[in-house]
Amino acid sequence: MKAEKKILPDSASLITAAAEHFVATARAAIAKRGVFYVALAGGSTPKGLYQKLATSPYLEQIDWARVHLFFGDERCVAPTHDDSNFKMARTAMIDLIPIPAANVHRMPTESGEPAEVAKRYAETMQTVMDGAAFDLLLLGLGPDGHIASLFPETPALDVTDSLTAHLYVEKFDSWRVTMTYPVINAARQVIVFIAGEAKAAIVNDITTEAVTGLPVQRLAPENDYYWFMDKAAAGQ
Ligand SMILES: O=C1O[C@H](COP(=O)(O)O)[C@@H](O)[C@H](O)[C@H]1O
Repeated sequence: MKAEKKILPDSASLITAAAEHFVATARAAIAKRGVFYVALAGGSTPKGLYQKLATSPYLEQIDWARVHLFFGDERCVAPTHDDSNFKMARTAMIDLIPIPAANVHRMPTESGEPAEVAKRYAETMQTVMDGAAFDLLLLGLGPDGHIASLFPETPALDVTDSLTAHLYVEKFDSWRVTMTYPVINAARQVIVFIAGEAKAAIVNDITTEAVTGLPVQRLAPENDYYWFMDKAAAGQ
């Protein structure tokens, strides 16, 4: 399925559009099913969106007690480490919104080896969601075409029998845990959130198909699929 592209003039309007979209998606899910399951992206790009969601008028429009926050991927560091995706989201948003602590499901990176972290997180997803699909799964896009921590030429790309996978990323000399394609593709809505000039080259390579087979190109969402971009990332 091809993504519907939403291209906003600049970073501020991208963040506003994405925040409005997030709120509308959360409200619709809660109205229909009484709960909003969302998986957050890490890295630096979504930070402005998370900060926005923690402010008026977005903050008050969501019944946060009915929201369950998960993470699409995590770096295998302590939750207080500057590289932690959880720490980024916590400082930008989680500490500032009235969400019950029990509804914040971070990857338990302190609980052991990466394989154990991945296994435990899959168990948490199963226990909390009981097979339901994510209402919204947010992804970033790396300059090498990775999404979540599905990096090019890693075995995690081929994992289809588990909700999560662990992998070693050579270029960062670090271990990661990631949700797998079956989870991502089954989400009711997938958004790839892309901002800034630094992403223009990879976006161009993907849209012109100058390269093929990158992790982002292997996505096959079964439901709604959007790319939210600013003009700088879109190369306009
Ligand atoms: O390593 C990661 O990279 C991607 C993209 O990050 P960005 O800083 O370029 O926005 C991110 O989506 C992922 O969660 C993160 O762990």
